Amino acid sequence: MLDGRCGEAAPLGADEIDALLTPAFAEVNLVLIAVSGGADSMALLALAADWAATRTGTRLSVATVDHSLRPESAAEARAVALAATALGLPHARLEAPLGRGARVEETARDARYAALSAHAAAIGAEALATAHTLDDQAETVLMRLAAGSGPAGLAAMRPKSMRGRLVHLRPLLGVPKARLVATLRARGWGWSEDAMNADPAFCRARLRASRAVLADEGLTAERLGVFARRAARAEDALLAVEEKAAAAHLSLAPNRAVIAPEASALPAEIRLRLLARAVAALGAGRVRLDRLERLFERTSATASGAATLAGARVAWTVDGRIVVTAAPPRRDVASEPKRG
Ligand SMILES: Nc1ncnc2c1ncn2[C@@H]1O[C@H](COP(=O)(O)OP(=O)(O)OP(=O)(O)O)[C@@H](O)[C@H]1O
Repeated sequence: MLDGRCGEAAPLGADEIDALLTPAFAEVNLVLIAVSGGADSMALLALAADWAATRTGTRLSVATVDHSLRPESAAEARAVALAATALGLPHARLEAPLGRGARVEETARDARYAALSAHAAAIGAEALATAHTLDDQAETVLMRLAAGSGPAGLAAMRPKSMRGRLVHLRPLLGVPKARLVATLRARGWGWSEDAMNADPAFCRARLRASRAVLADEGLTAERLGVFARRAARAEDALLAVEEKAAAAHLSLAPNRAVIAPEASALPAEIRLRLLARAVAALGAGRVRLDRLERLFERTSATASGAATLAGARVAWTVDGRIVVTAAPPRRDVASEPKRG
């Protein structure tokens, strides 16, 4: 809860639930609901089960990923299984054990989505639903700002996106967490609290702890959510222009990408995106925006030159043509045979 107003929140009403879930779920035959056992996803489970009970055509299945990171995790998965069974829904506990180490949040997230995607494919679910809330969205915007993201990152999470062939639905993205907690309380449902959510070792938890200060300065979850929606609208428009520009001016072959000289007339943001596409296609690493921008400045400021970025070699010529190829792999000095 970025603005921490849990006490005043009202439970979600039937009309609100319908307005949230019908657009998300109505066209899907089988939705896999990801439930950790925390308040947000237990609320999603309760709301989705209510919604599905009055519908024909959409079936639900439930899964909990157990990372075995905390001693309580198996019991939490069992509690979700009990709740799902009481609602008449199938439940799976998916094991994705991890050790605590550097970047544990990211590693756990990757492992979680891999396990959920594999399970969705196994049961024939076309969509995965997670219980991300408005508070999660607000924290994501702040984290992306801090990381120096561009428009795509600042658009944060989308209510509907793709994970390979699986549709990822986030029907509660506009709902404050406080309302989900109030909804569970009104039903007398319990939930588990993950101590890692308050662990100051994690950026998200530190931001959460600063929520009252941020809200006092006008950075409420609502405002950050509106900002993300506006950024998403702008990003979608930019992406449409980028696609058109790529079709006209970017030729991609397996070993070479060429940005045609005519692209020089395009706005800088679009040229930058074409360069990002070319580097991503031929390179071997993550294209960092700040590095891409520095290289882009050089291609614009100097008549010709060459540089390496994210595993790709970028060469530009005076006529405005940019040619991107895969950079030769760096020789690993340590693995060179010793000369005798
Ligand atoms: N262990 C889990 N098992 C099943 N679902 C989970 C689990 N952990 C999280 N989820 C799902 O993902 C949602 C978001 O959880 P959380 O905010 O902890 O994720 P995150 O690590 O920030 O990842 P994301 O990139 O998806 O935001 C939860 O509401 C729930 O639907």
